[in-house]
Amino acid sequence: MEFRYAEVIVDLPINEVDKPFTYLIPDQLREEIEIGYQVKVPFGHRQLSGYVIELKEEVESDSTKLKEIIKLKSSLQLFDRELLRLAKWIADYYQTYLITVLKSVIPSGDITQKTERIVRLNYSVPEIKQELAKLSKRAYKQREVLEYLIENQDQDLTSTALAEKVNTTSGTVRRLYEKDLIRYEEMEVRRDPVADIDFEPTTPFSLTTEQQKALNQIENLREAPESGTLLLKGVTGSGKTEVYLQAIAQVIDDGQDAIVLVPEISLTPQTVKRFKSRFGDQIAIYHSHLSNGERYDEWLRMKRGEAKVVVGARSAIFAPFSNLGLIIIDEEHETSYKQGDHPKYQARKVANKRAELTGAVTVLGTATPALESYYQVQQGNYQSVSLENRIDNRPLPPVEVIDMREELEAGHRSIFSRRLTAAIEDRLAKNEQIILFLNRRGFSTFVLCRECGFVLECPNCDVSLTYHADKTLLRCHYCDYQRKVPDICPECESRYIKYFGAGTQKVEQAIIEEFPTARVLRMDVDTTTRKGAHQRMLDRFRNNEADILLGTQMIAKGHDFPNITLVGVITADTALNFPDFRAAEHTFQLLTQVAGRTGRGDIVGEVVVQTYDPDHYSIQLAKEHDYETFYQQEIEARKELDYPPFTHLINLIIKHEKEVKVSKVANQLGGILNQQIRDRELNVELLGPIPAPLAKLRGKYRWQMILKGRDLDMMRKLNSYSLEALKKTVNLESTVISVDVDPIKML
Ligand SMILES: Nc1ncnc2c1ncn2[C@@H]1O[C@H](COP(=O)(O)OP(=O)(O)OP(=O)(O)O)[C@@H](O)[C@H]1O
Ligand SMILES: [Zn+2]
Ligand SMILES: [Zn+2]
Repeated sequence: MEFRYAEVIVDLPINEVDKPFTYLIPDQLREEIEIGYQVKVPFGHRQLSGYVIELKEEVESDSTKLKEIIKLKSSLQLFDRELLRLAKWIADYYQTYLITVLKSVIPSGDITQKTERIVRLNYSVPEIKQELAKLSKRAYKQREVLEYLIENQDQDLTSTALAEKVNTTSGTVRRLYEKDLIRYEEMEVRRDPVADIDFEPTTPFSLTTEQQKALNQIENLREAPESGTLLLKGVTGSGKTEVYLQAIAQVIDDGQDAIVLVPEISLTPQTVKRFKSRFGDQIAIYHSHLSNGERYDEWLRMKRGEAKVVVGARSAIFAPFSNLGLIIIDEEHETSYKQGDHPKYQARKVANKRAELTGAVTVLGTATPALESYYQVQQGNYQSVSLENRIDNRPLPPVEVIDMREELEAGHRSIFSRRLTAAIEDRLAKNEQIILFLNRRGFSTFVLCRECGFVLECPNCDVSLTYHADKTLLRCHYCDYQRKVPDICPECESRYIKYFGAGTQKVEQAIIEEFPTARVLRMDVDTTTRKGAHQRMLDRFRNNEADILLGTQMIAKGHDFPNITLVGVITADTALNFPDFRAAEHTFQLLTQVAGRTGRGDIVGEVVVQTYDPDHYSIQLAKEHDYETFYQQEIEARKELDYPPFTHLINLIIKHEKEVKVSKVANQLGGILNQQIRDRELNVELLGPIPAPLAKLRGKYRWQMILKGRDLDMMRKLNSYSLEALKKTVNLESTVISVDVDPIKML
């Protein structure tokens, strides 16, 4: 059997080329070429890079017109048939280009292996020893180098490294080369993302009854012939990670591979350590903060079967394993599992699909299941198991809710309520640690004129600029536009222009003023942009170099500090005021996660939540640690309003520099969709078109519309059909229409 033709997806994400093109395989490549190889092909007048997705013996069309593949860009299979099937499913489900998906599946950046020149002895040891005797007395450094090489033949050293070992220069090594006593050898080197961390091997804990039950259930699912999903619902600190570790051990024993997804911000050295300490080099690490080289080398270790388990962020779901047994998604409720850029896939959903294709088992771990996931349990589609108790039966911390309106009424204007102030002072006196949590980075720090109400906004985006006290600058968090804080109001020239709201910097300032002895660490995007800064801060806090850790989302999860006995939530409301039907769910999850940071040591912890909306059920039920009731209330509300999980949404965003163009295209598309829905009596609702809540972003105006319905398949067809029809009625020019299936953010 000989394959003479290859179907290639070219690297050009536009509608017209979103299908495979057939090319002739030149004779000299026929032996080698496979699915998943990257090739260079002629395309019109250009040459493009592309990926082989099928090989054929024959073609139906006139093969004399076909062009030849120019060359292979890599002699390496970047994806196999199974990953290709998964990629096709994603392109289909999320209505995006296959090429865009494939580029997420394969390692990004250059596919180059790093090599180094290693020094080797050029003759056998006895021969070298004879040569040693002939060396002049003055060449004692050369002698030392040779002796070192004889003793340490198992070390792979570059000439610089070797010279360092015997305290000489590489000139000495070069002279040995000139004398033909050594030679150089090119050797692959591995760029190890965690080379600088020491791992003490750990042994498995003997499991608690609850943990054992969870592990057994994973095993039962693995033994079943079909793939399946288990929701592992465990309160914070209940030992979920230990269950993952022991399940993985069994997977490795069975000669299979495992994928562990954790939210990007939980990918700290502590997390990595827990896995590496148990399984050593069998663990690969994979996330976007690695260098291209590190990522590629880790990918290669998986591909070659040297690593059996990957611990990584969202994109690790595409790990190039060929014998997948288990997928674990920790903190499965985290919204960061949904990718913000195209392809806008939800890793949880992709995991289920990949498990289905391979027969693997998916474990979703969390203290606060995503409503969608718990709904699947209720529907009987997922199994579930609970860890109700913390390890050593440590109690969950009591949560006190403070009504900030009462504070104001009592004439108390500090950021910290009287209750929280007293609690902070108490911990400082006892030398115990405190976490203060703020909902969103600088979310409400904007500059407002008290005279005329003018708010300084970004000229490119429809958002207010954020104040950064340490730089006296105002910045846009979307496009990074910057300007100085004005002295007078640009609108009415009043001098009463001031910044408002409580960003992390302002809270830090207040801490310094009200608790002058406290040592504070402020952790937000501004203080952690430099590589490793995030980790250094956590280390300092762990080493008791600070009393208070102040921060945003990034301190909410995954950190295990035994000495924290107080968690203060400065304002719980910011998430509730967000225009999103998941606002209550996110608030509940966030409060539960933050509360889970305390009381993990021997001392009981306490949580103080400040809010202007104390009776809200998400706050009240988080206080009671009552997920079940929260779920019941929230699912009722979703049902009432016909929101997911009862329906699917497709969010369509139309973007262009000119506002008239955007509104015109949006209204046209809306018209076509409505016409279709009416004519074909489709059971789907169209919301909009309207200007998006974020009406301008990076210089582009934005309109949006949302399709809402139960039958996603029908909705996708309706959408594709309407987009095609739109192109026939109006010249889109450079209008961008972005499709988001099952959206998380709807701004
Ligand atoms: N069976 C066990 N016996 C003793 N200690 C255990 C056991 N299982 C876990 N631990 C320890 O208990 C602590 C909490 O466990 P772990 O971090 O796994 O909980 P978790 O549920 O993953 O927590 P979270 O989701 O809040 O981060 C850890 O320090 C862990 O080493
Ligand atoms: Zn901007
Ligand atoms: Zn003004």
